[in-house]
Parts: sequence; C-alpha cells; structure tokens
Amino acid sequence: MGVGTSTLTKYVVLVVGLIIAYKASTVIYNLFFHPLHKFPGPKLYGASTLPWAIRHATGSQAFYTQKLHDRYGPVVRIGPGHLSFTDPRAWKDIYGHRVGAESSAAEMSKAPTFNRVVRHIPPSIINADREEHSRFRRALSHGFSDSAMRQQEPMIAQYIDLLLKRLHEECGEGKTKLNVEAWYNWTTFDIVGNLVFGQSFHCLENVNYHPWIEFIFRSVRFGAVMVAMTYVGLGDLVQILVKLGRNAVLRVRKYTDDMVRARLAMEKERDDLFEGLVKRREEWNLSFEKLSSTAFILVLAGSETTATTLSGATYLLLTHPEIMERLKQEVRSAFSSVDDININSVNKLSYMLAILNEALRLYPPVTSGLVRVVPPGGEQIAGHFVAGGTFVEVQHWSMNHSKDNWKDPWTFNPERFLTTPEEAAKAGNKLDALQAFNVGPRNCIGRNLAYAEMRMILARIVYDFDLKLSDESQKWIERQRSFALWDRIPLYAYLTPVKR
Ligand code: HEM
Repeated sequence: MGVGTSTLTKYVVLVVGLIIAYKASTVIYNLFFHPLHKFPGPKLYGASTLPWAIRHATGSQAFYTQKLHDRYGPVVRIGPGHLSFTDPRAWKDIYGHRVGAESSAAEMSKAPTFNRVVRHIPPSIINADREEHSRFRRALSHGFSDSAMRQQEPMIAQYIDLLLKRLHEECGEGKTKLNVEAWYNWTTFDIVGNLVFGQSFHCLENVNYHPWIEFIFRSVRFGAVMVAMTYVGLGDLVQILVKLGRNAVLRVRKYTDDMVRARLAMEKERDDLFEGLVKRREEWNLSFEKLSSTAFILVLAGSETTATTLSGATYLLLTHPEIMERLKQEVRSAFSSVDDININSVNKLSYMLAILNEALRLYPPVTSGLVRVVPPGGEQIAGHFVAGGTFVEVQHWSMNHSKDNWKDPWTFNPERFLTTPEEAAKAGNKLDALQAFNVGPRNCIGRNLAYAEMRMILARIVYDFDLKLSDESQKWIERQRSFALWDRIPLYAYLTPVKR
C-alpha cells in the first residue's frame, strides 16, 4: 500500500513537473523566439494568453489596450500571437480587399476563436466563409439599398411616431425621469424586428424588453467569457458548458425559428431586409438554420449598435450644453412642423451629423473584437511585416482615442468633422481614423439605415423636447464595462415638451 502511494505520488509529481516545464518553455519561446517577440508590449501579455483573456472576460480589455497604445505606440502585442494597431493605414491592410490575391485569399479571414466559439451553431452572414459570405451579401444588398429604404420609411416612421407619443405620455411634463437608453433600444428593436420578421417585438407598446432581447444582453457577457476561454485553449470546455446551459439557448433559438417561420409564411412580397434571402433560399439550398442564424444576427446588429450611438450622443449632448444649444437651433429652425422631418430632410442637418460622428468616435458601439488572421506567408500591416497566423485587429476604442490621430482625443468636439479632411489633418485630426462601420468586404451593410434611423430619431427628440441629465447618470460612459459591445447602464434624463 505504502509502495503504491509513493509510486502514485511520483507520477503526480512527474506529470505536474512536465506541465510546468511545458508552460515554462512556452513562455520562454513566446518571449524570445516567437515571430512577434520584437513587437512592443508588456512582457506578461507577450508571454501568455491569460492576461488578455482575464481582461476580456471582465469587460476591461478594450480600455486597457488603449492605455497600452498610449504607452507603446501604434502597434502593441496584446497576446503571444496577437497585435493591435492604431495607425489608420491598418484599416485597409487588415479589413480591405487584398489586391492581387487569389480569390480564396481575397480578404484576411475572421478568426474562429472570436467568431465561432459555439461550433454547432450554423454559420450566418457574420461568420460564413468568404464564398458563402458574398452570397449572403448579394442576397441582402437590395433590402439595404436606397430604393428599399424609401419603401421602408413609412414603417420606420410609424415606430418613431410611437416613441414620441410614448415619451410625451411618460415624461410628466419634465418631472419624471426616463431611461432614454432603454427607450432608444425599444425603438430600434421594434423597427428591426419588423424589417426582418415582419412583426415587431412590441417593446414600445408594452414599455418593456421582450425576454428574447434580455437573453441577448446576457449572451453578450457570457459570449465574452466563452471567447476568453477559447483564447486560452479551453474551446472544448466551452462546448460542454453550452450544452449544459442548453435550455436558454434552445428557448431563444425556438423563438427565432418561430418568427422566421411566420415570416416565411407571409405570402405577399415585403420590401424588407429579409426578402432577398427568402427569394434565393431554394436556389442556394440555404438551410433553415442558416436563415434563422442570419435573422438573429440582423436583429442584434441592427438594434444594439444604433441604440448605443443614440444613447452616447444624448449623454454627450446633455453634458455639453453649448453643443446641445447649437443643435437645437439647427433642428428647430430647419423644420416648420414635425411632419417635415423625414429621411430626406434630415440630411440637411450637417451639425447633427457631425455630432453623431463624434459620438461614434468617443463611444463606439463596437469597442473591439473584430479580429482577423494573417494568411500564411505573412503580410505588411501599417508598415510592419506580420507573420502568418497572427491575430490582428484595429480596436475602435484605441483608434478613436489615440493622440496620434486626434487633437484632444477625449474632448467632445463635433466641429472636427465640419471641415475637409485636409483642414482637419492640419488641426491634428485624421478623419479617416474613424471607421465605425469598418471597411472592406465585411463592412457594415446597415450603415445607411443606421444613419437614417439615428438622424430621424434624434431630430424628432430635439425638435419636441428640452432635455436635462439626471444626477445619477453623471459619468455614464466611465462607469460602463465593454465586452466588445457595451454593457450599457441606464441613462436617466428629464424631458420637457417644447411649447409651440
Ligand atoms: C451605429 C450603428 C451601427 C454600427 C456602428 C455598426 C457597425 C458594424 C461593424 C463595425 C461591422 C463589421 C463587423 C465585423 O467586421 O465583423 C458591422 C457589420 C454588420 N452590420 Fe452593422 N453597425 C450598425 C448598424 C447596423 C444596422 C442598422 C444593421 C441592420 C440590420 C446592421 C447590420 C450589420 C450586418 C448584417 C453586418 C455583417 C456584415 C457582413 O458580415 O457582411 N448594422 N456593423
């Protein structure tokens, strides 16, 4: 018995010793022999994947990476095989079309570690391979065209009308504080629900989130933990955890599937975002699961981001009264009645557009996480040779707060967007550093829709109300965490109807 125990102890010591030796040799390799070992960055981050993963899982990764850029410059090694860039040339080098490459390598591919952590969910537009992605993109393009948006305008306006009606009912003539961040989200969810499924989530009617939407919020946080685990090599464990938490996942999938089924059963053609896919479904043999995954992504991508930007813009306006005043003047003098506010007429509000762009800079809806893999053979990125297989990314939060790109990067100053790029550059602002919708073949397909919605909603609110920030919402941005998407907290304000 004594002999058996001591043999077991020896084995345990041996195995533990081997693991320690393996880990130590990996650290030595990462620090001194890895192809990225000369790139600047903290030694701990170059040595191991763990520090990045912990930051990511706890919602502080994007903020910390920005600080690293301040310290180390426009390229930083944030993991053993992982680089972050803040040189604006990196946008095209990482996300753009790769000129002259074979068709299969015409873009740097997305990294499954960040994009397909749950392996059994069929790919959607956001993580399909290049060929399938371009088919998704072609099919969806009509639904996002200017002509389709003109057809969609009455439906979009109907929800904005309902938002305004509700705000008038609920604001208590400026005495009741309202969580405007939730109101924006209810509106954008209802709009995109209708544009994808042909029915809204009834958030504005019920003055509440739909359970499906609450699940999305939770999955953003859980998603970050799953990415972090996959990053440190625990991808298989993630699959087991997902199976254990299956009920919630299945419930949401069932709900999405039911809505897609109801949409497919509609006999009349709809000029919405989904019709293109419905039409080509049989021709491409597109499975129901892929259709449903893409519907889910369209709803998430089309609502969260727009509501985030509107909330950020509103907070920044509420904390900068002189800028709010100038916006009020622009909006209230541009229209003689609320009926004049539409997709076309909001285009003339150039100061409001500058405000939205400055809000996208200071509070980007996607702070980080758009990681690509350098193809075999390596690639030049922003003047650096980067070895094949490296994870590379531009993090919006870092790019948008870089002092190399912006004069006074932490100051809310919409004026910087009111000049030509050349004049802006002389004043220290590289306007092309802001790419809130990304560039290249996988950029945001909903950009025009997003601007149309945001301009109409903000114009209607500023036309109808004077707003005041509630004290508890001071330092609203600084108090939030970000898991690539923001874990937004309520934004309370008082809305007083303008007397006319
Ligand atoms: C302010 C609002 C928005 C911002 C900042 C934004 C930002 C982005 C970004 C950065 C990407 C690239 C993601 C990647 O590289 O993986 C993206 C992709 C995408 N966005 Fe948006 N988005 C916004 C609004 C919308 C809207 C309203 C829709 C409409 C449904 C939408 C639908 C999509 C889709 C489907 C993709 C995937 C495109 C592809 O892979 O080809 N987005 N968005």
